[in-house]
Amino acid sequence: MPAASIRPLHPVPRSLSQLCARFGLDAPDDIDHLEVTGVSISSKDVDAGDLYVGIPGARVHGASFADDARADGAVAVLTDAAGAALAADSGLPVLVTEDPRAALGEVSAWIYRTDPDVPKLFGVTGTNGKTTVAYILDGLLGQLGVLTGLTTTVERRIGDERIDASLTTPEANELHALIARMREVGVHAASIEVSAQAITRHRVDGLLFDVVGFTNLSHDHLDDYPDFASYFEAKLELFTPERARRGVVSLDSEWGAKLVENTRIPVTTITSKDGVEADWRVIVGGQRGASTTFTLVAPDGRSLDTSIPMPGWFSAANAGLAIVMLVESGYDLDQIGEALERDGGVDAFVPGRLELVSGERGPRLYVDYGHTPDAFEQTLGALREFTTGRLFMIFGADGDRDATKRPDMARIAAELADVVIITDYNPRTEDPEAIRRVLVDAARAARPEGEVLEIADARLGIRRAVELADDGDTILVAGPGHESYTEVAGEKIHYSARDEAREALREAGWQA
Ligand SMILES: CC(=O)N[C@H]1[C@@H](OP(=O)(O)OP(=O)(O)OC[C@H]2O[C@@H](n3ccc(=O)[nH]c3=O)[C@H](O)[C@@H]2O)O[C@H](CO)[C@@H](O)[C@@H]1O[C@H](C)C(=O)N[C@@H](C)C(=O)N[C@H](CCC(=O)O)C(=O)O
Ligand SMILES: Nc1ncnc2c1ncn2[C@@H]1O[C@H](COP(=O)(O)OP(=O)(O)OP(=O)(O)O)[C@@H](O)[C@H]1O
Repeated sequence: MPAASIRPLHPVPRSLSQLCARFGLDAPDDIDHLEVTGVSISSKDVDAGDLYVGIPGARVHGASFADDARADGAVAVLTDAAGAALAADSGLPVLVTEDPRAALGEVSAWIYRTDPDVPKLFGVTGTNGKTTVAYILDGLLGQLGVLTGLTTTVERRIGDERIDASLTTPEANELHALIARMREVGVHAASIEVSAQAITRHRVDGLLFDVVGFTNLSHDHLDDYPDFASYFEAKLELFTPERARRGVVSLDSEWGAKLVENTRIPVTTITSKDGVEADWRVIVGGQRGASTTFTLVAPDGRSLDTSIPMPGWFSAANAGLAIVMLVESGYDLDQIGEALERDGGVDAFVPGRLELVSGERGPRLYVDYGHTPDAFEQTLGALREFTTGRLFMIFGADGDRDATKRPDMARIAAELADVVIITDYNPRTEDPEAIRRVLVDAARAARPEGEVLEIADARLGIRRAVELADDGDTILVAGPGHESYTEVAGEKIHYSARDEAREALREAGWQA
């Protein structure tokens, strides 16, 4: 079985009674001889020597797995009063705190000793572009000769060691373990994708970011937050002195300016939009199928001409943000410019983000992770720039996630693509047909004369688009990105849009 998380290989033990003293917890009897070397919150990820933290979840109380944790070598349980009752017969010493999730970050930082300032931490937040900016940061740091660590929706990576990600931002215990491992191998800088949920759910507690970056804010996650203002407040929390030293804020969405007004840390601003005032400016140049050129202009007038191997104005905006984050952390702009010139531009590959899977001949086919109205609008706009023929869009909507964005996603697809193919995509526990109904109705209402096809099976949807498309046409498969599974009726089924697309192109006699 693949490892569930990356941990330090040589943790230095901490005394359990010192932990109690440090965090003001009542120490149970007979714990003086006990030492902890790690932290887990899942019965599926316990290592010998762990402090098992029993968290009350939406479905189950983690403390109800204290027996399993003990069997796997946990030395004690930290939980709340309800959890203490559940763990009472486990035979493990039980430490009680009011809110174990809120304590997890600081406790993990202490156990894994992640308080020293190594590696340098870069945090990226925003509705769209977090993963991309994190990969660009990682790529740029590599170009500067820095050993890096990376955690995104796609993967956790330290040098050659990698595991697939499940959550966008790991739970705090996992994140601190990852950073401790980074320190062991000499990682100098880590790029961390930070979701709003992660900030709200204490997953980045116990960390002090050197620089945090904000991409944009648009409609998403309104199943988790009552309104836009609270979604914004969650992101704003990352831009406080307790969590970050300084920030770089993109003013490309109106929420950037609000963030600048409300933050309590020093920030610098950047924009790629005409008519917006900012400290740094990205001037987007040529947008081609596989790359975008741009000029980054610094507040002191210096400038840097380079390119990013991804299409879309927003790829240039994302690259500009990443470069300024590096400058804010102390890297020299001229040194970055020299590395970019030497390498012919930014050297970064972002899996499943406008990833071109087609070859020289035939329609261009991109697989993307976009699943918000704004991402649809930006990606379709970007692809239109160089599409001489028709633009095809294949998409569905996530089940068990913000349903209020679905009509807007479908409307934008219908307005901006020539042919829309609506398929199933990750229905999870929802009825896939009901999701499709909303999308099809909204797409047809937006463009009654438009070509809107409903093909439940995404594999067939992709094949239909490839059959219909020709040289000069562009096909966008939006949603699945890098993912290798889809979830139907709560069950994970293997599905890779990238593999399907390549196969469909080959079957049609095109290159892939
Ligand atoms: C809403 C939310 O964030 N839920 C998270 C929460 O789940 P939960 O409260 O339902 O937990 P639970 O299943 O009741 O379990 C409670 C405790 O028992 C433990 N447990 C549970 C079962 C078991 O067999 N053994 C066991 O030990 C669990 O590890 C947990 O500690 O704690 C779980 C354990 O870490 C997370 O996996 C889960 O994320 C779910 C999967 C999720 O979908 N989260 C989404 C909303 C999310 O966080 N997304 C963001 C951003 C997305 C983006 O990029 O746009 C992200 O950062 O991923
Ligand atoms: N700066 C941007 N502005 C608007 N849309 C963008 C931007 N950058 C990327 N996108 C679009 O959003 C999609 C998702 O990009 P990415 O995965 O980098 O974002 P994310 O914030 O990590 O998303 P998620 O939170 O869902 O993981 C891209 O594939 C692209 O369609």
